[in-house]
Order: sequence, then C-alpha cells, then structure tokens
Amino acid sequence: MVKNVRVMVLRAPGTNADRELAFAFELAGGTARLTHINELISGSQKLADYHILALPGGFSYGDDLGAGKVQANEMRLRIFDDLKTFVERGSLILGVCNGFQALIKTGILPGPPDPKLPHVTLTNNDSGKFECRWIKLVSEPTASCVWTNNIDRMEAPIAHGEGKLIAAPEMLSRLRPVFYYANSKWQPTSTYPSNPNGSVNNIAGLTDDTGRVFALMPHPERFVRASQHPQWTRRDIDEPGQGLQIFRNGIAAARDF
Ligand SMILES: NC(=O)CC[C@H](N)C(=O)O
Repeated sequence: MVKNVRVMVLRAPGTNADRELAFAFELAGGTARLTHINELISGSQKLADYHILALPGGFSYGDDLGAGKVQANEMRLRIFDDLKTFVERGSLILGVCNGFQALIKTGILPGPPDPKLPHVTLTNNDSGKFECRWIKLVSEPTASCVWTNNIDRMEAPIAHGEGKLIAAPEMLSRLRPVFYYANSKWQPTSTYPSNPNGSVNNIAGLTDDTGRVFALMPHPERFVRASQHPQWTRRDIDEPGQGLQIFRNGIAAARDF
C-alpha cells in the first residue's frame, strides 16, 4: 500500500492547465510536482519515482503541426522506452485535452504503447472553431477503467479546437471508450452542440486494455468544487465538483499499487 502517491504533472512550453491539474490531485490526496518535459529528457527527473503521470491541457509548442504533435514527437523520439516501462510496470496515466492529444499522437493510446500506430488521431472540430463551454458526459457501462469507477455521468467544461477523434475502420474495435458526449436526456449523441466536435462514436474519453491509462477532452480538474459550475447557486450543486471523483479514483488505484 502506497501512503504518499506521487504525481508528475508534465509541462511543456505552452501548457496552461498544469497548476489546475496539480491542484486537483492534491485535493484528492496526492503529492503533485510540475515537471518540465526537458527534465525527463535530460534524466534529472525520473518517471520511475512517480506513481501517476498526468498530462495537462494547453497549447504545447503553440499547437504547431497540430495540437499535441510536437510534444508527442518529443515523447515518442526521446522518452518512449521510459513511458512504455511506466505503463508496463502498472503505473497510471491521465491525459486531459492537450494531454489526450499528446497521448494519442505518441501512440500510448489506444494502447498498448506503440510509436508506429498513426491510425487514430484527434483533429479539428467539425464546427471549425474553438469550443469553450460546459457539456454532458455519460460513461460506457462496460468500460473497465480505474479512473472512472462510480461515475455514470458528469458535467465538465471543454476548451478545445481539435477534439474530434477519428480512427481507421480497422482500429474502431481496438478503441476502449470510457465517456461519450451526451444530450440533455443523458443519451450519447452525435448532434452538435451537445457533441461539440463530431468525434467518432461520440467518444469523449478513452482508456487502454489495462484500464490504467485514461484520457479525455473535457477538463475534470475544472470541476473539483461546486462553485466552478456556472449554475452552482441556481441548481444548488453539491460539493465536491463531480470531476474530483476521477482524481480520487486515480489516487485510490495508485495506493493499491
Ligand atoms: N484545453 C486544451 O488543452 C486545448 C487543446 C488544444 N490546444 C486544442 O485547442 O485543441
């Protein structure tokens, strides 16, 4: 049983949600450290010293070449073996938004880690614009993911321009969806604006075969307190924010490690 769960929040130039993500993990009982990707590349920080790797949202490397692509290249070409070992030894990874984009483009998702799998990606929203608002999510009932235990549905904010998941037909059966975009009746939907980007099969979040690597486009770290919800007084929203359960689940799973 791990007492002190150590979380590495991996920054790169242009990352902007790192402190929020670290705050959410600390609220859930973990100890989070912001780590620049160059610290991993140089070896001054080691993944082996952490239980959870968390990839935050933002505009890493200015979204040049596509959101998350340059960060993914750094991860794929310089630290891929460390990342692969991290997953294989049973550690946990969470990717939020830009972090999801980086994990997909690195080939860590859909998993198992493979730097030669370019057949799934996240690309421009169908609307052709940056979507920044609150949406509804329902979980896949058969999903096996340590991060989403006890979560059937939740609301969360999105803030992305490139959230549309696309996959080659032969890859569709390899995807392990965890969250779908939902309409006001909490049904998965392909209809805009409830589905903000036109993602294949309405997918908002994916896990891998281990259930320990999880990434999503919405931002659960921006809903860890009731007062972050735009209608928290009108609807008398309960504490804590629904997103906190994801961080509690991750910390609980890492304690059992
Ligand atoms: N919030 C985010 O992480 C945004 C991700 C990325 N820059 C996009 O616009 O799609």
